[in-house]
Amino acid sequence: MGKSKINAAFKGVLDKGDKAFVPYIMAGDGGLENLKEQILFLEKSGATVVELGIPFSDPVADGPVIQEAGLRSLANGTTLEGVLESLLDWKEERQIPIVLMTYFNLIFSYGIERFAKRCEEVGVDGLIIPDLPFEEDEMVAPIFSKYELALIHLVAPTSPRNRIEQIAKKTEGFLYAVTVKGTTGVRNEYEEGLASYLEQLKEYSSVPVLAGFGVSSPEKVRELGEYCDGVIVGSKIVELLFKGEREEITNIIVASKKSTIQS
Ligand SMILES: O=P(O)(O)OC[C@@H](O)[C@@H](O)c1c[nH]c2ccccc12
Repeated sequence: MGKSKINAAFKGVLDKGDKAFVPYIMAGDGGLENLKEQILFLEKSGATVVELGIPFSDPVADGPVIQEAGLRSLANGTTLEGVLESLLDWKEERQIPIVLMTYFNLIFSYGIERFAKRCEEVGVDGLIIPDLPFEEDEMVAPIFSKYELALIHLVAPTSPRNRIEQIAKKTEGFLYAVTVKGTTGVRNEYEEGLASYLEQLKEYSSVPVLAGFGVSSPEKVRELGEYCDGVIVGSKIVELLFKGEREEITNIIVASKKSTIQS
């Protein structure tokens, strides 16, 4: 359970020569009663870990598609406790590890220790807290560690090198490598810089390095997978799930598998 469940899931995929695939979804978008079916669909389609967003009124780090999904979810009445309860209800029916993506405020008002304990109980395996500064991580790290929860950190290409190195050494479960969306005209240069950035991260990190932000097609999934251990796809998955375009979701996930790369 927890950290070791995440590590085992990545090992299983990477040992086969496949790349990891982590879809992000917003809990309660489409109604909390459908969360189980949505996650089991992703598990069946070949996702390695699910990153589950908790809707929040002030989502500073979310892009527009995810913000809208958050608003829909809040309008459906989704609460943190409601999501945790749902996860507990069908805990035995899933194999796939769950990483919650939530803002620190929610954890703080829940009570850090009470939250960590509840996460372990309902079968949450790790956490991403985008607004928790790396320097403050000692506030939660020892408590999360007590409950076997992985604390996953993010790095950006703009972070100073020594900071990148520190974060890469400390992250658990995986390292979330934020890539920047390529802009027209500078695509070549951007790709070159990105490759060496990701390869550098692989040297620092003892856990898998996954690239996220702006990945939305099977082609991009394959391309990025060449430089790291897999990808995280958020906005595109949220959009396709909302529209009911399940087949396209499967196509994106399948692109992370070795058999589809060879052709
Ligand atoms: O949506 P994208 O471009 O595919 O990127 C994933 C990202 O949205 C997801 O991981 C995420 C949702 N909210 C966040 C807040 C901070 C960092 C990352 C996230």
